[in-house]
Amino acid sequence: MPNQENTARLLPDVAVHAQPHLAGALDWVGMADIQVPVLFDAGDGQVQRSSARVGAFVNLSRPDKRGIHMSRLYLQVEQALSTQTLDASMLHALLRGFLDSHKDLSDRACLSIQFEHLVRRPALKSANSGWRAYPVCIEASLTSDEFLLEFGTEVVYSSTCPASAALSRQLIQDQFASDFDAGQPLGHAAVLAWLGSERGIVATPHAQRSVARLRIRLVPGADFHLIGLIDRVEHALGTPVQTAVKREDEQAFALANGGNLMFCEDAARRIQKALDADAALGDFHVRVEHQESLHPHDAVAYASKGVEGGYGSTP
Ligand SMILES: Nc1nc2c(ncn2[C@@H]2O[C@H](COP(=O)(O)OP(=O)(O)OP(=O)(O)O)[C@@H](O)[C@H]2O)c(=O)[nH]1
Repeated sequence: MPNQENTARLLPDVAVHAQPHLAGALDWVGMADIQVPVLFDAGDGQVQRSSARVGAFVNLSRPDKRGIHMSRLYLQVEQALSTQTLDASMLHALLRGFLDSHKDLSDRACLSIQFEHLVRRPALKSANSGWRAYPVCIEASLTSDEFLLEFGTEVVYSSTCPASAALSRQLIQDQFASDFDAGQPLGHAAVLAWLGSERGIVATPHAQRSVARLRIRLVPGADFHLIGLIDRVEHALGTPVQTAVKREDEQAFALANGGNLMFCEDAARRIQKALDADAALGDFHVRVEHQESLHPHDAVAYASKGVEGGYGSTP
């Protein structure tokens, strides 16, 4: 039976007192997939609580020390993330706390936080609305006094192939030429009826669900404005996926697709243009993926801000 004396005895701490079997400095040690709630203001002034997965790491610069203090990292993550709204200064302070609790062991700390942020989106035409869950990945690191803050998200949209649209138009012209004799006068009602029939659209261009994966490096002092950023990207593309859709919304979406024919290169350039003007973005990286319905493979384009030594210089 445990007694007072047993429970109060000194517990061995092999991480600190035992020598490692093999000596060596380690790049990163810590915990992945810590389960914790986070509070996030995506820039609309409303703080949302989400379930997150967190990675918390420090380096182990001392080859002769067995291990780091995992519980110290865990407790700081738990305390900070479940009580404070995520922002640049609290993440900086949290990483500083990692290093302060690992004096003599570590001089680098990093943190990754993954969760989904729900946003209510209105339908294109009808009075309905529905939810979009945008994935968010925040990564922060502290090395000496250099604090780096990055975040990533994804925008899903529809892309209609401009080449396929041109080829379809040609077939529609061919059908028109075959159905209407060039020598005969054209009747308005007959043409209108033809346009409303399936013969008036004998070929349709292929379209695909497409994904833009965004990675953003913030300039020092800048904070997340997730919704503003996503809104700009969706507006630049013109065809973000819809939630609640009645027929009037579907028709508006068809019109938006017809007005925004896009190769993956076009989509990447549109996003590049939309982000280039934002001074809060030290760098950005975009991977555009058109999940082709013509091919079994995807069409992919990458774009970045093009800063010296930035994302663009790595494959
Ligand atoms: N360093 C390390 N700890 C691990 C690992 N896996 C589990 N742990 C456990 O994490 C537990 C808590 O770690 P510590 O932070 O050292 O706990 P503690 O010694 O009670 O706390 P401090 O006195 O603040 O150091 C330890 O009992 C370890 O067994 C591992 O791979 N490495």
